[in-house]
Amino acid sequence: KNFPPGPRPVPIFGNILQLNLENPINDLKKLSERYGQVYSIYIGSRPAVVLNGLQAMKEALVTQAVEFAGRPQGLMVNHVTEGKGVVLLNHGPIWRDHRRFALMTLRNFGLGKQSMEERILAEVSHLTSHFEKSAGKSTDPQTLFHKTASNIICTVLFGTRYEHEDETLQLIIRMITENAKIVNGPWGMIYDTLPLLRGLPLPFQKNFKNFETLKKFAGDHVAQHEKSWVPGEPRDFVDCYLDEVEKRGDDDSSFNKSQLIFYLLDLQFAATDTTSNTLLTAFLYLMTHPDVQERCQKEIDEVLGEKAQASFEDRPRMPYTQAMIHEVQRVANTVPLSVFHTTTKDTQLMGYDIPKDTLIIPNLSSVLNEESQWKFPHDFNPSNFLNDEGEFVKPEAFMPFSVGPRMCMGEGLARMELFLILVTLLRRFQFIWPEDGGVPDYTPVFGITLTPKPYKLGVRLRGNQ
Ligand code: HEM
Repeated sequence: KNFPPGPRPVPIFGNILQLNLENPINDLKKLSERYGQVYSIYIGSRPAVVLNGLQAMKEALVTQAVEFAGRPQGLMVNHVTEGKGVVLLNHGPIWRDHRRFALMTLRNFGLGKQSMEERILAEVSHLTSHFEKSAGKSTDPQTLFHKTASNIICTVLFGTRYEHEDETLQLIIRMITENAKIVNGPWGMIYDTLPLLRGLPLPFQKNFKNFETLKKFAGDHVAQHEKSWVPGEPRDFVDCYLDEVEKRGDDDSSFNKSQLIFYLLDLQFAATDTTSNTLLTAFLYLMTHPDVQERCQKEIDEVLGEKAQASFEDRPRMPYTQAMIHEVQRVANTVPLSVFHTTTKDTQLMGYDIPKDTLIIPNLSSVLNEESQWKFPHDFNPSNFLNDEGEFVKPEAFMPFSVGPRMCMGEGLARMELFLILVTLLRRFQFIWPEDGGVPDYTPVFGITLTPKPYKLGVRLRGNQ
């Protein structure tokens, strides 16, 4: 009663047969045109409320921060991660303690021996060498930025970086990217909708198999750390966590080794497939919008002058480049349906009643393209982030990291990576759509993260080098 309206569900399947499961974003948009900013759909027998547009998103995730801060339980993602980690923990003290611990630890890495900025720039130098070898030719960037993003988080978590050719690096990237497509793709939906099929040897089993490999990967790192860890002298995230376990003693706290392994995988996963897909989108648009690329390069040259390296502190002096990076994030729409939330108590939203434990789907995509919020909602145009004076401005509807208490924990790291990587590469190289590249296809492949279709990246050394 007074539940948000929506299309009529059919028994067993709910509304999933009415959605294009390969990519439901357009269907969700059409439903919003019909039923409004807050509407319901059924995933099997489970009701879900879809939030669309800035107003609904803010009223739910910010104004009623606690009421909408839960996470669904009983889905494939929960079974794969065995109810541990941080991303899928329900709202409560274990989630809060772990979130706080990681935010503080990640911040402290900026103060340690090697700052976050130095770690990122060190990794960017490997990207630069790769592109130097490709200069005058074209290269396939499909997993290149995944390697960069994965290595940056690996150095933070484990103090380890892998060569681009390393089999372990390639394996974990393959597992992460495969799982990102299975989880909310058709097979994930089937798993979540039809519990009777869960034990059968269907393609969703791959997700569980991949996770076993990933668990071994993180478990091996933890085992090595346990042998070499010196309490009170942390080298990386794992050491900090081991210190925390010791500090808490046997206080029945949730800080323990198996929680650590899933926490590491959450961070590895969240940091790899997001930043890398955003970078893939960046280069797709920069190649096909050479005017934007040149304007960034001019600004970067002027601001950096003779400086050896870019620094994150340079960004206020680069309003156009900042606007370009934000515009890339807007069109990349990297996590289009966010991570699903749930309500933690009975509540109301925009006049509707929503009971406790209702699945909430924050359609971030609908805000990043909302026609009333953007000057050029359907184009790639950095002017979306510039005022009449050419200064950088960030509209409220810019929420690729979501909003509220569950918002992305890696925003600071991701923003630093995007800035340092794009500025360093644009300073040194020109990126050109290759003559044999065919017609650019901007339609992304759907999953937890959106991925641009494979393309080739034409690389030239810039004239001023
Ligand atoms: C461009 C890059 C990134 C984008 C677009 C992005 C986006 C998001 C989004 C939309 C959410 C869901 C928030 C919600 O449920 O309301 C999220 C959660 C999360 N992100 Fe990111 N993310 C990015 C990079 C990173 C990085 C680098 C890290 C690692 C340090 C990270 C760690 C996390 C974690 C741990 C959560 C779960 C937070 C929680 O449940 O409390 N993300 N991210």
